[in-house]
Amino acid sequence: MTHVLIIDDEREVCTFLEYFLSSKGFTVKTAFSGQQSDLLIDQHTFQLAMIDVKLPDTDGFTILKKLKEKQPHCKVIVMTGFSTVKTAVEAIKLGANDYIEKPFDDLDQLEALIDEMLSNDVSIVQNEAKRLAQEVGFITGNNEEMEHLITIAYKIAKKNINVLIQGETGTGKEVLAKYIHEASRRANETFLGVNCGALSESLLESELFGHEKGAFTGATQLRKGLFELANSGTLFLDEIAEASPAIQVKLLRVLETREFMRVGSEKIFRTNARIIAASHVNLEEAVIEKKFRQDLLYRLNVVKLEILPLRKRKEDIPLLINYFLEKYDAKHLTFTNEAMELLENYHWPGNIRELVNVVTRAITLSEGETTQITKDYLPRSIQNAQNTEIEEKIEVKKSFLDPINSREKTWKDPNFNNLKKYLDQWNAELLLYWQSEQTIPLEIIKEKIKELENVTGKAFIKKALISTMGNRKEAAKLLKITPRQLRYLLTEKKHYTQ
Ligand SMILES: Nc1ncnc2c1ncn2[C@@H]1O[C@H](COP(=O)(O)OP(=O)(O)OP(=O)(O)O)[C@@H](O)[C@H]1O
Repeated sequence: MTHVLIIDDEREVCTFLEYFLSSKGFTVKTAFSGQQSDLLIDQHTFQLAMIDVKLPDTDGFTILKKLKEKQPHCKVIVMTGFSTVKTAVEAIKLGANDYIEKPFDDLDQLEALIDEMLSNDVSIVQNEAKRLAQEVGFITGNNEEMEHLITIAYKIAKKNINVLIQGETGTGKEVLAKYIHEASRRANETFLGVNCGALSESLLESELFGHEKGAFTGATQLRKGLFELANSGTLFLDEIAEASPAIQVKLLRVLETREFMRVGSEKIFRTNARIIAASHVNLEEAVIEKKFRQDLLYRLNVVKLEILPLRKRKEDIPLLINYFLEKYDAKHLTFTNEAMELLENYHWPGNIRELVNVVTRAITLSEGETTQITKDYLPRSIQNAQNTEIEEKIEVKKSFLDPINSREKTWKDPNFNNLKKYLDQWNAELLLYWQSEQTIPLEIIKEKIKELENVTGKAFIKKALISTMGNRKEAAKLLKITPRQLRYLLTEKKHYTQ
C-alpha cells in the first residue's frame, strides 16, 4: 500500500489531491499547516509527500528537511505557483525529487510524474543523468558537487524554465548547456548559440532578432534571427554579461513577453525558445556595479548552475585525461606518476579547455617516440608551475603598483621576448601537427588558432596599456576599439599560459 502525505494550506488542493490519489488506490493523509504535518510525520511512514512551498506557520523547506531526516526514503514533490518556481528549484537543490506548478492544468502530467516518482529509485535518476552526461561528453568524474550539479541539471532540463550557468572560462558551460538541451523534451529540436561579447552591438542585434531586407547598408536580404530559428529549441546566450545596455533591454522584453521584432520591421514575432545564458563574470556583482540589469538577471536565473573550476576537482584529472585519450584515439598512452603529479599540482587557470590542449599536445609530441607521457611532454608552464605562478603574480603586482617602473622595463622589452617565445612554440607545435602521421581532429587546430588569436591580441593590448600607463580608455583609443570591447578582450580566455 502506498502512503501519501499532502501538505497545503489551500484546502481545495488537499481535497482534490486526496480524491485523485485515493482513486489510484493510495492511502492519503492531509495537513494544512506545519504543525499538523509534524504530527503526521511522527506517526506514519510515507512513500510520497507533496508539499506546498508556502504555509502559514512554516515553509516547505523546513518540512522537507524534517521529512528527509526522519524518512529519507520518502519521495518529495514540491508544489509551487508561478511566482515561486525559483524557490521550488532551490528545494530540488536541497533534496526534493521534483516540483510541479499549481494550478494542475494537466492531470496526465501529474499522474505520470507521481507514477515515475514512485517506481523510480533515486539512484536510477542519478545514473541516467550520468549516463546522458557521458554520452554528451560532459564528464562529471567522482566529485560529489559535480554529480549533484548534473542531477539537478537533468531534473530541471525537462521544465520550461530559463537557466543561468556560471563558471570560469573553459569549465564546460557550453557543454553543460548542450547537456540540458539533450536532457530536455526539446532534444530533437535545434540548439543554437551566440557569444554576446564577440559581436558589435548592431551585429548582435541582427543575429538575435534577424533583419529585413534593406534594414541597413549591407542587409541585402531578409535574415531570420536566432530567436526565430531556435523557436522550439534552445538558445544559448554565451558571455551574457557582455551584452550592451540596449541589447539587455531588448532581451528583457523577449523574456517577459516572448515577443520580438526583426531589425527594420514593426511586425511582432513570438518565440518559444528556451534560454540558457552563461557567464564567467559574477552577474550579481555586475548588477551591483550597474553593468547588468537586475530585472534581466531575475528573468535569466530561474535556475542558476555553477560549475566548479578544475583546481577544485583535481581528483577528476586522471579520469578526464583517460576520457580525452580515448576521445582522440590514444588509449595506448599513459601519463607517468611524475607527470600526473605535476598536472595535479597545477592551478589550471584555463580549466578543462587547457587540459584538452595539454593532452592533445602530448599525443602529438609523443607520436612515434614513446607511449609513456613523462613531464618532458608537458608545457613548460606546467613543468615550472610554482615558479611561473609566483613570477606571474610579481609581474602583475609590479605593473599595477608601479606603472613608471613597468614603463621603464619596456626599454628592455620583456614582452617582446615573451611573445616571440610563444609564437615560436606555437609555430613549432602546429608544424608538428602538420607533419604528424595521425589525422588531427580539426577541432584541435581551431582551438590552437583561437588560442593564438587570444594570446597575440592580449600581447598587443598589453603593449597599448603599458604605453598609456594602464589607462584603458586611452589604450582603447590607440587600438581603435571601444572600451567595452577592450574590457571583453581583457577578460576573455585570459588564461592561456603555455
Ligand atoms: N566536463 C567536461 N567533460 C569533458 N570535456 C569538457 C568538460 N568541460 C569542458 N570540456 C571541454 O573543454 C573545452 C571548453 O568547454 P566549453 O567551451 O564548454 O567551456 P566554457 O566554460 O563555455 O568556456 P568559455 O567561458 O571560454 O566560453 C571544450 O573542448 C569541451 O569539450
